Amino acid sequence: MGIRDQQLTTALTITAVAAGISVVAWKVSRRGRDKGEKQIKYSLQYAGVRGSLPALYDHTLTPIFTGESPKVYSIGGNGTSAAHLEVWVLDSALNKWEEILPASTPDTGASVFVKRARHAAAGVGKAIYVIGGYTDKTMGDVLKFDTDKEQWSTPSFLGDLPSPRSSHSATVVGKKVYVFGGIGEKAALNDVHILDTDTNTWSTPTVLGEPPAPRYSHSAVLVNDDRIIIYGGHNTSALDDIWFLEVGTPHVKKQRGFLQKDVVAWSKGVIGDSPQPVVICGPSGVGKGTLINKLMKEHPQEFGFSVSHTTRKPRNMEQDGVHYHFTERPDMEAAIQEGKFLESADVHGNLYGTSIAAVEAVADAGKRCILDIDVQGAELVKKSNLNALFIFISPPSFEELEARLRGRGTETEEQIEKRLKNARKEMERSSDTTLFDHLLVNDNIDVAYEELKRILALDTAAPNCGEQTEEFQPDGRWAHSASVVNSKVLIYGGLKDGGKAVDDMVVLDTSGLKNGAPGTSRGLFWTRSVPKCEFRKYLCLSPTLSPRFGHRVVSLSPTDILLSGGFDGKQALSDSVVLSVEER
Ligand SMILES: Nc1ncnc2c1ncn2[C@@H]1O[C@H](COP(=O)(O)OP(=O)(O)OP(=O)(O)O)[C@@H](O)[C@H]1O
Ligand SMILES: Nc1nc2c(ncn2[C@@H]2O[C@H](COP(=O)(O)O)[C@@H](O)[C@H]2O)c(=O)[nH]1
Repeated sequence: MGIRDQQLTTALTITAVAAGISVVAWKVSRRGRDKGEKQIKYSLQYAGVRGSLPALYDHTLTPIFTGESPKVYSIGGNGTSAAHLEVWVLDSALNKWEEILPASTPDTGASVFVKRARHAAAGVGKAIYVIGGYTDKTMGDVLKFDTDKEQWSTPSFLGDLPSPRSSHSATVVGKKVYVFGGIGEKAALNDVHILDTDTNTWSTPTVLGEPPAPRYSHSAVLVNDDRIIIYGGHNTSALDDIWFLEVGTPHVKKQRGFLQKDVVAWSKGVIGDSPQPVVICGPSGVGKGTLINKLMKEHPQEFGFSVSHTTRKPRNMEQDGVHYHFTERPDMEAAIQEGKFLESADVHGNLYGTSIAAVEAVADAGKRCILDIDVQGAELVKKSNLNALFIFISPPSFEELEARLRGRGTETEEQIEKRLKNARKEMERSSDTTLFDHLLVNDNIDVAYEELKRILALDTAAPNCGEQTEEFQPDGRWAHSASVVNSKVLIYGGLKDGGKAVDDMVVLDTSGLKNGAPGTSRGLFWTRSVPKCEFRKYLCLSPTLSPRFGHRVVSLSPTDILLSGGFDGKQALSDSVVLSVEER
C-alpha cells in the first residue's frame, strides 16, 4: 500500500507519563448566577511523545474515526526539507506516525496532490477534503483524499468553489464543511462557503447579521454542535474578537424555514453576563409606564429602558428616541423583514416592536433591560433566546382601569374603546404561568412599586452584574490553535503583534453561553489557563515544545488533544505531544 515506516521514538507512553505528574491547576472566580465563587479547575498532564513527523508547520491535521481511537492525517505544510510533505498518518491506537505514499490515480499515473501549505482540510466519513492553500501562488482547487484507498482525486463539484485563498478555516458540521475567511489573491476575506459532501455541491448561504472583519490565520471550532466559534486571526494587526457563526441554532433553523434557503447567522461574542431583562406586560392604562418611570428614577444605573419603535403618532410630551422611535409603517416593516426586530406586533391599530439594537444598547451599558410590551410581544420574546423575566401588571378592577385610561386623557373615545376591548383579552392571559413569572396587582401605586422592587430583588436567577473578580482580556493573536474540551476553548500559542511566537494557553469558557443571533452571544469568560512558570515546568518534560505558531491541534478523545509541529521563529518543529485535560 505504499506505506513507508518511519523510525519512531516512543520513549514515553500516555499511562507511564500521565501517572503521578500533577501539573497545574488554576482557578477563576467570578460573581455570577450563584452569587458566590465559581471555581474552574483543570489539570493538564503531559501524556507522551508519539513518534515524530518531519519538521513542519502550516500543515493540517485531520482525525478520521474508524474505531474508538482515530487515525490522524497530516497533510502538506511547509518544512525545513521539501521532501515528505504529502501525507502522514498517526494511528493513535498503535501510537506511531507513518508516511503514506498515495496510490497513483489511473488518469495521471501519479498522485494528483499539489504541494501546498496554509490550506484547510476537513474529514467527512473516510474522506479528507483539502481546500485551497498556498505554494508560490494562492490556490483555489479542492482535492479529496480517500483514506481507505490512500488515493487522491480531484472531484467535480456542483456550484461555485470558494475563490482562491489560504489561511482560512474549514469546519465540519455533520456532512457539511463550512469554509470561512482566509487571505485571497488581493485581500483578507470574510465570506462563508458550504460544501455539502452528500451532494458534492458548493454553495454560499444567506448570511444574517453583521459579519466579522475579514481575517486569516484565525481559529474555528464547533461548539454546542450548532455554532462555530471564530477567534482572533490577522488583518492589519492581530485580532482579539470572538464571533459565532450559527449553523444549526433554533434561530437559524427558524429563518431557514421562513426564507426557504440555506441560512447562517453571525453573532458577536461578548465577555461576561448581562443582567436578565425584564418584560413588563399589562393592559393599556394599568400603570406600567408609571411603575417603570419610578424604577428608572430610583435606580438609573441599574436599569435601562428598551426604546421601542412605533407607527403611532407622538403624544404631547413624548420625545423621539426617548419614549419611542416614532417611525413610518413601510420603514418599520422593511426593518422587520431584514431581521432587525426581536419582536413586533399590531397593537390597538398601530405597529409596535422591540429592535435588537434597543435591547443590545441597554445590555452594552451593563444595565438590566426593561421592556414595556403587549402580550403578543411577550409571547414572541418568550420564544426568543432573550431569557427574560416576565411580569404581568393587573388593575384592581376593570372599572378602575377604564377610569385611569380616561383620566390620562391621551386617547380619543374611539381609541379608548379599542384599548378597553383589547384589555379584556389581555387580562385573560394574566394568570398564564407558562408565560408570566409574576402577577402584580397595581392598586395603590406605592404598594405596587414596593412589590415590583421585591420581585426584582428576589429574582435569584438574575445575575446582578457581569463582573469577573479576575479581569482578564488576552491580546489578539493569529496562527494559534484552538480545541474544545467540555465547552472550554483552549487557545494555545500563535503570534502576537510584534511578530513574536508565544507559548501561553488561554481558555475561553463557553459553558455560560447565552442569547446569540439575532443579537450578541453573551456569558463568555476568559480564564488564564496555566500560570506560565507552571506550564513551563510541565512542558519541560517535552523539551521541544517551545513557543510556536502554525502548529496544529486535533482532539483524539473528549479529553486528549494532539498538538504537532509549528514554527518557533527560526525553524520548523517536529514534535507531537498529547495534552490530557482533566476538569475538576
Ligand atoms: N396605582 C395607581 N393608582 C391610580 N392611578 C394610577 C396608578 N398607576 C398609574 N396610574 C395612572 O394611570 C394612568 C395610566 O398609567 P400609565 O400611563 O402608566 O399606564 P400604562 O400601562 O403605561 O399604559 P399604556 O400601556 O397605554 O402605555 C396614568 O395617568 C397614571 O398616572
Ligand atoms: N409588542 C409590543 N408592544 C409594545 C411595544 N411598545 C409598547 N407596546 C405596547 O403597546 C401598548 C400601547 O402603548 P402606548 O404607548 O401607545 O400607550 C402598551 O400595551 C405597550 O405595552 C413593543 O415594542 N412591542
